[in-house]
Amino acid sequence: MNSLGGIRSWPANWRSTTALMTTTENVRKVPQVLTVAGSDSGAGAGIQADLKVCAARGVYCASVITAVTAQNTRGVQSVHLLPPEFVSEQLKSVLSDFEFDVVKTGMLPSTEIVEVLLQNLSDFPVRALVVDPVMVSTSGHVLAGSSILSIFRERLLPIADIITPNVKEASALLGGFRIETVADMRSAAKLLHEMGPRFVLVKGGDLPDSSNSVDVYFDGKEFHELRSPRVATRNTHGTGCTLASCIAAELAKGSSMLSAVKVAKRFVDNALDYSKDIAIGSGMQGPFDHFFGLKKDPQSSRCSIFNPDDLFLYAVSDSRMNRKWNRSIVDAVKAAIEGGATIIQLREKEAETREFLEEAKACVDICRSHGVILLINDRIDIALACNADGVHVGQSDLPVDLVRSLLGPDKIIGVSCKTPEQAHQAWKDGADYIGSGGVFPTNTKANNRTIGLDGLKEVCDASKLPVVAIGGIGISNAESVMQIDAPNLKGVAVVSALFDQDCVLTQAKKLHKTLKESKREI
Ligand SMILES: Cc1ncc(COP(=O)(O)OP(=O)(O)O)c(N)n1
Ligand SMILES: Cc1nc(C(=O)O)sc1CCOP(=O)(O)O
Ligand SMILES: [Mg+2]
Repeated sequence: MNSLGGIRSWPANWRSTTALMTTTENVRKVPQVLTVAGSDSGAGAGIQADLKVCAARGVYCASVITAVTAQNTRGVQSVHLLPPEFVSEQLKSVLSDFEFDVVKTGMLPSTEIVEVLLQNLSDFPVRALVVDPVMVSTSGHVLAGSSILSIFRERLLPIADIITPNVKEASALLGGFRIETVADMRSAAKLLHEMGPRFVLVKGGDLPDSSNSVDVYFDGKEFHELRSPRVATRNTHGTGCTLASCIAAELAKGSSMLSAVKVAKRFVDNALDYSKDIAIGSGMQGPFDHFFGLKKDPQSSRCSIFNPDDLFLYAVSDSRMNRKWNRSIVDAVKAAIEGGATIIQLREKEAETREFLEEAKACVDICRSHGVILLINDRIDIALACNADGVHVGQSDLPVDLVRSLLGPDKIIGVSCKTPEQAHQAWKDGADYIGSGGVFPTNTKANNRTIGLDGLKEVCDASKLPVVAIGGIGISNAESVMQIDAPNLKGVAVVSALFDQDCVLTQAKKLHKTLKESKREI
């Protein structure tokens, strides 16, 4: 395992298929996942969801079917198990031919089917195993009875790289352990980890928290609580399969485990949000659209992939400060992310272009491996050259509509606004978010007009876009900013509070804690 929780190294008998690498014969290899799961005739979950997720994430997915369900948006009408021998035939067929990076399991409905899976995984080792211990459908139908629990506990979980139970499944695996709070989820994750998987993700979507869905991730040492706002929709059929398959797809592309989990969670949130109003089928649990990334947002003719919650702790790097404290941009960015920064902007006003490009490329790699967005300040050329996630521009930089046409629909664009009129224009021009300030006086940006908390509130009220506050913000005043009454104010952007400091990591952790506490109080 690498220090970022990377997936395990290749076994000696593994024929390496490095993702997207070109071999000596000039053949392009693509990352490959094998899903071993049940078919859902309604195509919202199971094998069909797994295939769609992998396609949406640019990963090839083969499928071994364990059972065929007659299922629609109203529920599961009937289940037909495939004979274990035939499941084994399918496994042998694909495992002996393809070079899978990751195997993901879903519905494993009988002990005999788990047995043949284990035998085939021992005959054909793969790099990583993602186990979604599917037991009950969203509609309440039992898909794998309690008879499979002991083989799961004793033989499948110990070889899994990650398991992704929901609270009911975690409870069943732990013999009826009560899970009613996030603290219980942590205890469950720890107990499940003791059964052998290298990582555990307990999904809390079923817990009765009104505004957030919280998943608990445990790597054997540290817990991470991954929160996202609940999406009000009935189109939730297949979320579990989608999350686990997306983790598998990201691992196949080379991500670390935590990064794969974060990307997968964001993918599910975005898919749910994009599909909240679609109507497919007449039942209570509709499917959602895995290909939202291909669809255009009619407002701005671009893809809706930006998650405004990423603005929570926005770290803006500064070359002068890094030089003063004798640290590289790369080290500064690493420390900020480790301390909890949720988005990074490289603001390098003096760097030489070539040098800046090299540093930006290194930062893109770091941010990608942690599932954190990286934007470039002002420099569209650098953003394009290093394939950053987007840019931040001000009122005297290139206009947003031109930046959009240069960067295309998928990149994130932030724009600085001090007035309601600028905020309105930013929305019309296709920006994703607004940076508004200076909320307080700052020494970081010369001749910057201070708009105060009142000015910030005016911009927020006028803005249809999410807003991040900037200017003179630090641990001592972040709470006062977050407490202005503006639901679209998503976080604070800071420069000196993180980077003009002896220890970026410590300051980032402190500021993150302050922001979390102030959010709880709202
Ligand atoms: C998040 C965020 N908000 C505002 C700014 C300021 O951008 P701009 O007005 O273009 O000023 P410079 O940063 O280029 O000096 C920002 N960078 N980030
Ligand atoms: C880069 C920038 N833009 C601002 C704006 O008002 O748009 S204020 C600012 C500097 C923010 O630095 P610090 O966190 O050190 O005060
Ligand atoms: Mg600028």
